[in-house]
Amino acid sequence: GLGLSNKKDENFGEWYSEVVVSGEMIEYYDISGCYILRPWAMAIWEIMQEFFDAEIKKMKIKNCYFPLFVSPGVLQREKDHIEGFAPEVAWVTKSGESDLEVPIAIRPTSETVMYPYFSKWIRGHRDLPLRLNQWCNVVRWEFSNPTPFIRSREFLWQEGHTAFATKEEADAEVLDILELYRRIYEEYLAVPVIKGKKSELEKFAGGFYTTTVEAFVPNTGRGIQGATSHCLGQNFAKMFEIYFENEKREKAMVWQNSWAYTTRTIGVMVMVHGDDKGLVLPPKVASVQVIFVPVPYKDANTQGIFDACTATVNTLCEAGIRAEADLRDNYSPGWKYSHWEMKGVPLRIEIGPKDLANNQVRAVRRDNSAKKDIPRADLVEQVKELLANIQQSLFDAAKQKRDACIQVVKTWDEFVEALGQKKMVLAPWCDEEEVEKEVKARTKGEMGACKTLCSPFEEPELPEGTICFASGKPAKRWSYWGRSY
Ligand SMILES: O=C1CCCN[C@@H]1CCCn1cnc2ccccc2c1=O
Repeated sequence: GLGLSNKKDENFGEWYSEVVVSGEMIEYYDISGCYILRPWAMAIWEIMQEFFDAEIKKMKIKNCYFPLFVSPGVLQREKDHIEGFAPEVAWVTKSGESDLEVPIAIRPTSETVMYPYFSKWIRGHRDLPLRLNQWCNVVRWEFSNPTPFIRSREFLWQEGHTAFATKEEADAEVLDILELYRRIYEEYLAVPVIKGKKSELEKFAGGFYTTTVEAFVPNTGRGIQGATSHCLGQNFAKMFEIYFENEKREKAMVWQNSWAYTTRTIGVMVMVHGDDKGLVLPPKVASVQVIFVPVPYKDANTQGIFDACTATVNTLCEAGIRAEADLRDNYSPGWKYSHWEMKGVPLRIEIGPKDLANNQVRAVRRDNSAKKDIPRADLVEQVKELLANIQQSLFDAAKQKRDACIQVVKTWDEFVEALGQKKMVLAPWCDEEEVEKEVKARTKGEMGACKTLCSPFEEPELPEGTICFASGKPAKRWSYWGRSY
């Protein structure tokens, strides 16, 4: 097919919608906010899932599956935290022609589904820690502009729900999981993230505190919450009466966490790495890491070229590299080059008559188009090295670009100027919610309001006497601010 008709740096929104479709990740669906995840996207989800699932199993966390449907009584049990979310809850009201006696909610998240059973299953301290996870879909009937992967009415996620006897155990797990989320982004998707804590205003209202990995999209100058790991404190234990008899034989409430990452991760990766030729997939999450394209020439030994492609693909596959050959005879090599570039395959290998004669192949990187002739004898090692190099350079380039979008400010004027330049702003803050609300109100503009993204765990020195950029009061901590998704 033809190339993209939108350029990333000219109209980003249209570019994004086009590239996820042309790259065969997404097919639009006839219900707004719902998207078809095609195999090219599903394979990325599965690679991340394989990593994360293995890691949580090492932590003795067990997978389970709770029903999709939530009875209204249970959902309302948690009125304070869902009051803000209520409009997003989708309800089943009929079956066939007849109305249901009582409407049933579709899970937007599973706290209220699971915790009545946590209460039933947890009796004594020997029942703790209880650590469950489920891989499932959730539905949130959002109305703001739907975007493939980034904001959809149904999405895939994992949700972890754990209960401990002590706060210390819960605090530790929150950070263990957050580190896994950082690894998903930085080691698999090659996307740099900032670990931090959400403000009281931005945290999960039903919880105690929220930690997050924040990503950033330079093209739009918007931050995006990459994944969250909440400590729920004893809030839900109180609400759902989840008690246990501790070692002093006292009745105590459990300490709980909940944590999730979603298919939004794929959208962030596309936004960060994609270019005007299409998707750019980091090798670690590419279902096809190397695509072989035969370049037959007139009467030159076409069969020999095809056989060489097949043989080298097998050699690479045996070495654990995800390689395929595109031997279709109804497409030209040139068509195949742009097709696989559109799909973001990290490495293309061409074999033409000359390559065949010299017992070599020509490798072409997707990230920087660099070409390299490789003797077939060294293929496995050189391809492994190339893929590792592509992975690292994608991360390095994204980090450099993200760091260039961070502006440290001390005053309101500097803050507003940096926002106008689509930056993510690091500013000293008095940590007062009223001030945070005021900044939101004062920055409401066509680009959308600016909010706190997180207070970074790694923060610069805050010299004595530093004042808050917005209120002039004594600053208590640094915080990242920005427009966000
Ligand atoms: O993030 C997580 C991690 C996984 C488990 N759930 C927590 C918190 C979810 C917060 N939330 C988010 N949207 C909602 C939408 C409708 C009803 C309830 C909710 C809701 O509770």
